[in-house]
Formats: sequence, C-alpha cells, structure tokens
Amino acid sequence: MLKEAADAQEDLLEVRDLRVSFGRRGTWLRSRGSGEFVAVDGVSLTVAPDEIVGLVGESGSGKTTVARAVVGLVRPDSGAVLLDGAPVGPVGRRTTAQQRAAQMVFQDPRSSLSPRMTVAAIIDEAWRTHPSSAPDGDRTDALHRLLDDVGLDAGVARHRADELSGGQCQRVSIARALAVRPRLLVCDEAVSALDVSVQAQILRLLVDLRERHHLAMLFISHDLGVVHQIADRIAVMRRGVVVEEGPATDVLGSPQHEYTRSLLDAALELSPAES
Ligand SMILES: Nc1ncnc2c1ncn2[C@@H]1O[C@H](COP(=O)(O)OP(=O)(O)OP(=O)(O)O)[C@@H](O)[C@H]1O
Repeated sequence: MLKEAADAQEDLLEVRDLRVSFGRRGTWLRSRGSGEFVAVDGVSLTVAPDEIVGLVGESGSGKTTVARAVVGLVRPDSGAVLLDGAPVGPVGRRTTAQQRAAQMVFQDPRSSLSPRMTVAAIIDEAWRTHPSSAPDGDRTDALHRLLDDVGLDAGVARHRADELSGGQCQRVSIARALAVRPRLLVCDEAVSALDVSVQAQILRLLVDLRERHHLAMLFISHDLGVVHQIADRIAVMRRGVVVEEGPATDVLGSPQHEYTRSLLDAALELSPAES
C-alpha cells in the first residue's frame, strides 16, 4: 500500500526522534567526548499497516541500531518507539502482544538459527516463547501450513538448520517470525547474504506475505537496487541521521540529497547492465 493510501490509517510503527549512543573508546566524526558514540541521532520514521518502508544507507549509518530499537533490543537515550500509537520500551518492558507484534529477520540465516535444531523444533520454540500464538489444534498441521506459506515442503520440518541451503534457512527464519503472528517484520539485510537469484525469490516471498498476512515491513538494506524492488517508501540514513525520505519512486527517480544521489550512482555502477 502506498503511503498516500495509508495516510488515513494510524501508523503501525512510529519512531520518534530516536537517539541511541554507545559508550566506546576511539573517536569518529559523531563522537561526543568521553567515548560516547552517537549511532542514531534524532531519527523519525513511520510504517503504516501493510506498508513496506526501505531504510538504506552505507555500512555504519545506524540502520541496524534503529532496527534493534524497534524490536526492543537496544535502549534509546531519548525519543520513542510507538506500536499502534502506544510507546514501547525494551523487550523486558513490553507486553507479550507488543513483543509479538514486531519480529526481526536477520541477515545471516545460518547464524540466526540454531544449527543443530530441527525446523520443527525451531518453530515449536517460537510457539513456546509466545504461547498465545501457538495453534489450538494439531501443531503438525499448523507447522506444515506455515512451511507451505514460506514455500517449503513439509519434509523440511525434520531437517536440521545446518542441512538446509541459505535460501531455505532464510525461509525458515521468516516462518519462525510468522509463527507468532506479527504485524511488522523488521528485515535487517535479510537478503544480503544470498545469491542474486535466491534474493529475488525471497523478495517475492516477502511481497506475497505482505498481501496474504497484511504485514508491514521495515526493510533494511545497504543496497538501493534491492530496496527498489520492494519498498513503497524509502528513508535514507547517513551517519545516524535520516537525510531523505519519501515515496520510493521520488527518492529513486529524483533524489534530493547529494548522498542519495551518490548511493544511486554507486548502485548503477555495480549493475551497469540494468542502467
Ligand atoms: N553495541 C555497540 N557498541 C558500540 N558501537 C556500536 C554498537 N552497535 C553499533 N555500534 C556502532 O554504531 C554505528 C552504527 O552501527 P549499525 O550497525 O547500526 O549500522 P548499519 O548502518 O546497520 O551498518 P551495517 O550495515 O554495517 O550493520 C557503527 O559505527 C557501529 O560500530
């Protein structure tokens, strides 16, 4: 759904003037004395229901830190994360419903899944963590439906994660996120570790899941070409700050910020055949 169409609805996610710093040694442009390092400096963005918002920027620009704040894995210095209009804190302070509402899909599916666990056990663990999302009836049927949802055969259920391909692992990661019936997927470089053809399959899957499950997504990538394929709106981050934000067609078609233009130029250089 485009932002214009979603404007009438309340935002599912609102990140309001978020600031996150880390104590660390060394200096960098945004270091503010005494080792404090400001990774995210006043970021605001919204994601409407059913909307896919791309968050792009080079390595170290603060994208993952925003993602981790959204799912409650880092504590902001100031600012707020709101889900359905209600401010939410770190994981320990969220209601069960708030914890379920925003689920993260990580970059490297092999390291985000326990390699020795079977797929069935991985999904079952998600249901045990969030019992209110566990199926009432036969768990095997529910498991097979979930696998089917992400394009995996039922037979995959008995395989261990370390027996699967990278693409299959990422489908399992997505199934694990879906198992707790979230409203927002936070995808952090979710296709970056995959071959280009597998990337395209996973991107198609995510678009399809958005439609079938009315999912919204914050889709993080350093790759504008990838974000182009999936996002309704794009926010561009540089050094902890959002420098440009708007409908994907505008940001990619007529970028206003010099940094966005340089990202676009770099993306075109990497894929001259598509330019
Ligand atoms: N736990 C932490 N402790 C100290 N510094 C951190 C921590 N997490 C992130 N940073 C620093 O904050 C900055 C932003 O990191 P972040 O991972 O959010 O960027 P990113 O845009 O997602 O980059 P990448 O795509 O490389 O992960 C980086 O300079 C990083 O080194």
